[in-house]
Amino acid sequence: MTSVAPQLIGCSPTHKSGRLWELCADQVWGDWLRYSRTQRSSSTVKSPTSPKAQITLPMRVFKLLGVETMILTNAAGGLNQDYKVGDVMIIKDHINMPGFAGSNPLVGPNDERFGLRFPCMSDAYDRELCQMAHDVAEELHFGDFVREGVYVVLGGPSFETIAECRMLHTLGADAVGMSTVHEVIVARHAGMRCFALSLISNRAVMDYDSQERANHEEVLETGKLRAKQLEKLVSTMVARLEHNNN
Ligand SMILES: O=P(O)(O)O[C@@H]1C[C@H](O)[C@@H](CO)O1
Ligand code: HPA
Repeated sequence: MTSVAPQLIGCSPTHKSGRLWELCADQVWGDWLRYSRTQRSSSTVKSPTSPKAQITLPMRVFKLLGVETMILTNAAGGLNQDYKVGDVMIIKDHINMPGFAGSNPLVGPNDERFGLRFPCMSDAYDRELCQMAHDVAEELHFGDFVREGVYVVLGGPSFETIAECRMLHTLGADAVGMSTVHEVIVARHAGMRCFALSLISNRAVMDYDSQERANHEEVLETGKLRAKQLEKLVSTMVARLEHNNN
């Protein structure tokens, strides 16, 4: 069984692991519903079928499949004024903005089989994997566009206002996006190592005189421009992890 998630991401019923994936998903989801029914002694217990519990279900399936290391990627708007479109940011930490308002994928009955009720997040992003990414980036001569910083997640799907971007930057975030953090929280809860990259697909608009407007077309366009290099960076890391595991 492989210990690295990207090889499993996207597996479908036609993929050779697809049936295994389906069985694990059925097991996690079925167990989760049964378990939560036994816990639902009062109406104050939250539904386990919250959108965040649903979108992070694959993390638990990966765990059951034997995955030990998660590698995640996303597109994000650059808040750090030194960042350029096309930069790749190694995520060293995150700010879970929806979490401030009580929206966390672990809300609801805790499934003890996966992890603790109150998991630590001060070590969410594995330092060794961050260092490996820097080393690999240097070797591939990607050093001039690879950065390291803090990712803040918002709910989306609307992009941020200028005032919001200014506030997020003041709070210590280097890049803003709409994903990844929920998956990392569930993966860390289950004890998996996490590593994540943000492609800075656009600059967050911070200035009222700016003519720039965040738009999804630019996000997709930047993704295409960096796709090959990102693939090389991640695949080299995966090969190194597998080599280290043997
Ligand atoms: O990689 P993700 O899904 O975080 O990409 C961001 C968030 C939205 O899906 C999209 C907005 O353009 O890009
Ligand atoms: N804001 C939020 N999410 C994003 C952005 C952004 O500017 N770019 C890509 N995903």
